[in-house]
Amino acid sequence: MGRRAKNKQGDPTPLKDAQAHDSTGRPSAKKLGKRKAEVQDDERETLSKRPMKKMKESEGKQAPKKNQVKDDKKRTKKFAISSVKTKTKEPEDEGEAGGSSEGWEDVEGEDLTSHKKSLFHDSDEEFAGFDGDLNEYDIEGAEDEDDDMLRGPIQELDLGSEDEDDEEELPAVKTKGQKSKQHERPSKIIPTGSDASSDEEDEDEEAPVTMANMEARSRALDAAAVRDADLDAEEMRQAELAGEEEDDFADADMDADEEGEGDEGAFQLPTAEEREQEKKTGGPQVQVVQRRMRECVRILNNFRRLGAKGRSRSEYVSQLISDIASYYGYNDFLAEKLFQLFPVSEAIEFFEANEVARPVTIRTNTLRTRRRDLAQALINRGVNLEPIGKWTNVGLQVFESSVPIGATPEYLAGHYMLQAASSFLPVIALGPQPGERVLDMASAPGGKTTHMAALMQNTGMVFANDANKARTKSLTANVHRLGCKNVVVCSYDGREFPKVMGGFDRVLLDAPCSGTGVISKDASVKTNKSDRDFTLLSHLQKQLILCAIDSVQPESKTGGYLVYSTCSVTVDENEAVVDYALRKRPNVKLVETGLEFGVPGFKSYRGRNFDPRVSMTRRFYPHVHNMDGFYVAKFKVEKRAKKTKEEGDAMDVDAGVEGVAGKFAFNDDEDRPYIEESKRKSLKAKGLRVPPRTKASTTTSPAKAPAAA
Ligand SMILES: C[S@@+](CC[C@H](N)C(=O)[O-])C[C@H]1O[C@@H](n2cnc3c(N)ncnc32)[C@H](O)[C@@H]1O
Repeated sequence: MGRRAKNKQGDPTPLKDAQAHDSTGRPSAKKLGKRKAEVQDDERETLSKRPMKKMKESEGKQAPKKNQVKDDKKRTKKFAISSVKTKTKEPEDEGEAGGSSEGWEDVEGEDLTSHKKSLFHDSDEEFAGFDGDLNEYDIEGAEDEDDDMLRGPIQELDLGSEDEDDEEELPAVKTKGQKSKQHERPSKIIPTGSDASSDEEDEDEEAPVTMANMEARSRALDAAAVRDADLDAEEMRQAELAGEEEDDFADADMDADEEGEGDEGAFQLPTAEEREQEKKTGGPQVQVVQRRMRECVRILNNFRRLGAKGRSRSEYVSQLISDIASYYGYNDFLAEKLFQLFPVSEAIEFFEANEVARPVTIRTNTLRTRRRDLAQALINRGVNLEPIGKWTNVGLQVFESSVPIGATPEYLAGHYMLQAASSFLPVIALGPQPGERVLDMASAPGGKTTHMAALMQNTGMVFANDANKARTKSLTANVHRLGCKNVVVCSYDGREFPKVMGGFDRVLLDAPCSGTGVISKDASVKTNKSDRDFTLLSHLQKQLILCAIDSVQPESKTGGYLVYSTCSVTVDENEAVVDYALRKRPNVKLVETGLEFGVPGFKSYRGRNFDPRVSMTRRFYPHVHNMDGFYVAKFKVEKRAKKTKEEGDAMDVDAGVEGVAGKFAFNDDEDRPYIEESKRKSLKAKGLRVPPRTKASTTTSPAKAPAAA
């Protein structure tokens, strides 16, 4: 049985598009105004065609789910809304957690092995023993408590069972299936080539991708992406000229259209009593919910004009959130939390995007092969793939495969890692250099560790830490499979750094998080997250980020950077954590991530104002970038100013840090004899001639040298 990717990743929004967002990080009203009608069309089309997603439990029916890939390329690029595909899980993203098969559909309909587990269960479970009365929204109060927590002992963590972990990290093993069909390839993802619209280009698109034509097609797609961008800019300009008035007329037209629709009659928002009654009877038919969502979106987009007399905006919002929760299967709390991140229409796009699997992507392991050689080898095996886009020179998107992509000889030989495109981003932002000492503070199963090892060309040292010992097994396995020789695996609570070891040139903190960016991979997030989870997660993230900052060597000649990332879209886990770090550590500043796309972080959110530099951080969304929801912030750590004794003492307790980095910092001279001795041992073990000891190694033999960290 063959497997075919269900969708293609859309072009990442270039920064200039992202800047169409206003100062709060939201898309500007103008842009949305333009998009609104399209989105509503899409919504209307989707919602009306869409089979039931969530049936009333009381009826016990199974909703039929069908993938609708839209042909309209323009629309696909601009947040196509398609309905759910029945999901069969298997590992997909080793970078995050072993992954799932949700980028795939069965070509011949054979059932597949499922490996279903939340990427973040381990990190979520760990909070079971974590008690406190924190109120994230009372930031000042929370801060004090954060400090208390930082002074406290390292918490005992329950990070999940080994069995579960093993299952999670297993590469996908599939049954063999039908040959890949180039012409069945779904529409394009990141700019690589085939969005061109001329007949000639369309014809070319039909042709199989070969090594010979890959580059040419890639160029053609880049050109098409530029054309699309121009088109978008022109559309936006036109929209601006047309202004709000036109929108109002469009809405009025739609009103007329819709009010004439069928025999349903004019829409009336249920009263509080009617909603109560509905709840008692198990909720309305899915068609009723669909229509109500459509109507609420339409009215909220032009409330002044369309809102019913005597009914408030918040009544419509409350009805819409409740319907979103029931329609997409979220708990009310999370539906509201996610809804609040976006303007109304965009929120629907976000929820829709969470119903569609993200593209399947792999990262070439440049320690073992080159991307073109890997592509050729996989093409020869019947894998249909293309480079992801020009922002990465190691990524490939797999559209279709007649072989299990997690069990090819190339996979087993470590030529690639199954890894979500979003997972490349923090490593690109961190930019580890050959010869550096790098800490990956929460690293299992090692997608980012192995990426860093490759960028460092197997030189220097990557300390790959993860608090969950069971997860370090898969980390170690990946490190070996990919031939990373500069990686040391360890298992500490990240909050023990830099006591364990400090003085790193660069640190990556890919923090444990709620996983609200990867709901399409792990639908359990929809129902298993509560307010308390977010409070506790945010708290842990704040503790970890301070320890990560303090583990960086500010005087590093080549680095001195920290990247903080999560695969979550909530503000509590992202901007709030970064803002906290900026306030607690005056010696750090935010710097540009260097990523070409992504939406700026929120400078303010629901009455909370963050450091304005937080807009230098980047958000990535499934409905905008066709990637997992992700967040990346990059800091430069500078030397701390001299402190008074009291300040110094406070800092020492704060994170158990000050002075520790210096005390345990690396010292090249000190390390040299150890390195030489280890090289001698390795040569001896291989039966090769061992060179005589140098002066440096004899004068300070490892046995005599003071222990480094
Ligand atoms: C998002 S995942 C990391 C994914 C990894 N960076 C990769 O690319 O493969 C978060 C990890 O944090 C680990 N973790 C949770 N709490 C931790 C803590 N206090 N210290 C260190 N690691 C922790 C979890 O076990 C989990 O493996």
